[in-house]
Amino acid sequence: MHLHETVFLQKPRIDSRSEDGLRPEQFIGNIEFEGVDFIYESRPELKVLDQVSLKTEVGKTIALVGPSGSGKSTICHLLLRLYDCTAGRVTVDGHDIRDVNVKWLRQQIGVVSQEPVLFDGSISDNIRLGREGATQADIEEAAKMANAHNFIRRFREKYNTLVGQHGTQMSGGQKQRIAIARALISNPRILLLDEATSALDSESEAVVRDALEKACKGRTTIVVAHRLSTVRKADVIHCLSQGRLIESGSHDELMAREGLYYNLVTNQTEVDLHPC
Ligand SMILES: Nc1ncnc2c1ncn2[C@@H]1O[C@H](COP(=O)(O)OP(=O)(O)OP(=O)(O)O)[C@@H](O)[C@H]1O
Repeated sequence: MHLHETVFLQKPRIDSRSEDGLRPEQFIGNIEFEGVDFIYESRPELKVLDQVSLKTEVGKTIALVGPSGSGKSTICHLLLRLYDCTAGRVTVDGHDIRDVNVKWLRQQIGVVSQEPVLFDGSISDNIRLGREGATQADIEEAAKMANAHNFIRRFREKYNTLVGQHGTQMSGGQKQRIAIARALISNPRILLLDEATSALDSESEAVVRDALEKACKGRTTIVVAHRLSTVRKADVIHCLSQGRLIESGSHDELMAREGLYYNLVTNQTEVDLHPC
């Protein structure tokens, strides 16, 4: 069988509105990738993930690092079930995610992306997007967790302040905190943080980082790290290169190994950042 046909057979359409599948009660948020391969249908010649195995559990933060194109975002896409893996399996609390209801799965995962998008509407509307039917009290609680309540309170219109294209201009740090509040309002068991590459001023960065550190408590967190200086605190750092997990460990362990991570940290410019 041609590779392309194999991919086609192994990638059923994922219907995000389907009512099928498990909705595990008392979900904890443990995650495991077991021998995961992934190939995009449009690029059958490229194995984007090659036998990736990793696991993590509630209360822990793992960081994914590696050169551009090494597969970090793809790992997150598979966990969100935007695509199904080509081989192996991804489980949450031991359940293959292909057996789990897709809508339910995505509700368990709070995503804070690199460049948060705020929609035209009020601050409340933007935070409420994270959970349909959230009350004003829920919104303020999420904003407090995200270190956003205090700056929102200082706006004349408070939570009714309009943001987005036609609203108040917000700083990068303020937008990020609104996005964090949006991710936290559903009290997700899993947090996916696609770390910002754009520089915030150091004061905003400290407030955002503090909000994220609070947000990670009691959840399973995966950070896609673009700035190596911020991954040191992760419980386990996974280093990827061309779709393969090359090494895993704490910052100190990986520095002592003097392998890929060490090279990325000590001399980023010498590492081929665009291998593909
Ligand atoms: N939709 C797609 N179709 C085909 N190939 C893709 C698609 N998305 C990503 N790729 C390829 O898959 C590989 C892994 O990409 P991925 O985005 O996971 O890497 P990454 O490590 O997150 O990179 P970066 O640090 O630049 O965000 C790259 O070679 C990329 O070109």
